[in-house]
Amino acid sequence: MATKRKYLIAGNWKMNKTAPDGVELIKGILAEIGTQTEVGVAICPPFTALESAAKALSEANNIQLGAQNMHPEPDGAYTGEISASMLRTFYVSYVILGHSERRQYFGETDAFINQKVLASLENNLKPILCVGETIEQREAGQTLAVIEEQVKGGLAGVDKKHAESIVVAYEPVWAIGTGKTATPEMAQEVHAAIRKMLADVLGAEAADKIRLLYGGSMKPANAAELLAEKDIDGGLIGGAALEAKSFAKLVEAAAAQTKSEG
Ligand SMILES: O=C(CO)COP(=O)(O)O
Repeated sequence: MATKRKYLIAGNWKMNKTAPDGVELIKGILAEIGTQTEVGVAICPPFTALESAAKALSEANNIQLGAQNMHPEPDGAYTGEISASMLRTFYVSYVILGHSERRQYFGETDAFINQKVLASLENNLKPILCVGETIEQREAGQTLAVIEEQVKGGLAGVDKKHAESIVVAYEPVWAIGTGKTATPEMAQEVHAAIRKMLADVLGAEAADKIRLLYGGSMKPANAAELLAEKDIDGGLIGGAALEAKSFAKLVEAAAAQTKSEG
């Protein structure tokens, strides 16, 4: 029988929000979502806002904290970098790895991202591994080949016992911050293919437990139809996560979908 996967709505704040602005946003989100726990919710502020975010969330048990990156080594001479154990001291649960902006602007490779994924799991952090094709790759018919390389490269050497801690986010590069969203059918097609790739590497049972998020201009107006797709288990949200009301509406959409699935 297929596993019931809990929806996850994760906000990637990117390079936005100072620490005090982040606290304001968290207060707003908490006021909007109340005590709901049927949907998993995570926010990923910049490193500089993690400590104050952790404090602002200390009384709330329904929003988890995520980071946007980390270095695979435990410590050492890596100027400007942050390790998994440093994140753990701020009660961080998730870490976004291999975001397309890091691949594109900071030259991150699948091999380097793979080291981070392995280090995150060793340190009890849940990796949100991001994959996705550019518009040129899509138009050249390379979408699934590109994603297969990213998924299999990113997860090389990962033990299937970690399945429940692993999240994969499909973020078509052409849909990020552009207002262009993949249609639900396009997204589902890729998500189903990712699930199959995961089954190849980790086995069907593990693949069934892994949450697959869609990211790329997800907003209240298009969330319900995306979340209704069988293999879309939540969203990784950029722009719409920077405002409490719109982020809370995405959580509501996931809650409504959970209810409709009984
Ligand atoms: O990159 C994203 C989340 O990681 C998506 O960003 P937008 O929601 O702003 O398109």
